[in-house]
Amino acid sequence: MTKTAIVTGAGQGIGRGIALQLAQDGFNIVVADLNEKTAATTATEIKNLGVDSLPLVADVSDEAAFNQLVAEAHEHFPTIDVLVNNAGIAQVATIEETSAADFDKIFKINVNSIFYGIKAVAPIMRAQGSGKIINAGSIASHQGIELLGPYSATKFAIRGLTQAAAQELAKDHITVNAYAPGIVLTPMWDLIDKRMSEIHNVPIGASRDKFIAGIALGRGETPQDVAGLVSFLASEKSDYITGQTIIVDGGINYS
Ligand SMILES: NC(=O)C1=CN([C@@H]2O[C@H](COP(=O)(O)OP(=O)(O)OC[C@H]3O[C@@H](n4cnc5c(N)ncnc54)[C@H](O)[C@@H]3O)[C@@H](O)[C@H]2O)C=CC1
Ligand SMILES: CC(=O)C(C)=O
Repeated sequence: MTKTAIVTGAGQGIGRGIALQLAQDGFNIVVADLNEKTAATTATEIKNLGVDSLPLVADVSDEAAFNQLVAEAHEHFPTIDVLVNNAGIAQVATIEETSAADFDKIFKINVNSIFYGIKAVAPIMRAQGSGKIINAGSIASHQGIELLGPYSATKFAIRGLTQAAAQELAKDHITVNAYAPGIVLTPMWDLIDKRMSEIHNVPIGASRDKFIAGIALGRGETPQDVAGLVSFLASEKSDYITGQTIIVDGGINYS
């Protein structure tokens, strides 16, 4: 039977790259995003690869909306084999300049969504006897980054949630892991670069290029680079791996 993966934030960027890769791996894909248009476009691209795809509009920071997303996905497809909790946002500011409202907002989108997602799919995966939950970490799950303080805090939290969920769900044959990319050239990094350039008063592109200069492999990361790792984590080849937040960053030198 064809397996099904839900990928959140799959309308663009890393989520879209993961959705297309998992479709190539033979999964049916639920494309979840806030943006109806981009979700529909990704779903059409996936159908052209010969598997089924269901685009669903959902705000994953809302528990009821996440539950509804999973219920609709499970009505359409008989199993939910993989959940990729990919949707997230970045904010670029010093901690002192970040408002309490913005701090709450980034936690709701980046962390609460993963908590809701785990809770929504765990009973389904338990009843099936297996499942894989794969969360979006970051190099900022391992190293706090200047001007990305609240963002780094969310990504550390995701690492902790991933470890604890892996311990709790192992007996149900559900693995929980995370991918930790570096500098992925998506619309998110366009926003980070623009804000950092304004703060440091340097030309657009200069902040991004400074980060890329620290990458051993000598280039910025692509969504496909991330999708290769997620493809492995979604496959049986990773069955003995759980609780890990695996760095895929081209070899960034932090020193
Ligand atoms: N771009 C990068 O360098 C890195 C990104 N990441 C993480 O990877 C994930 C994806 O990042 P990118 O593709 O770069 O971001 P992006 O901003 O290019 O795309 C994010 C997608 O998520 C969707 N989204 C945002 N909030 C949502 C919500 N509340 N409900 C549903 N969908 C929502 C957006 O509509 C968009 O389609 C994020 O969790 C990010 O933190 C991690 C490390 C590096
Ligand atoms: C967006 C992000 O996670 C980084 C590290 O740039």
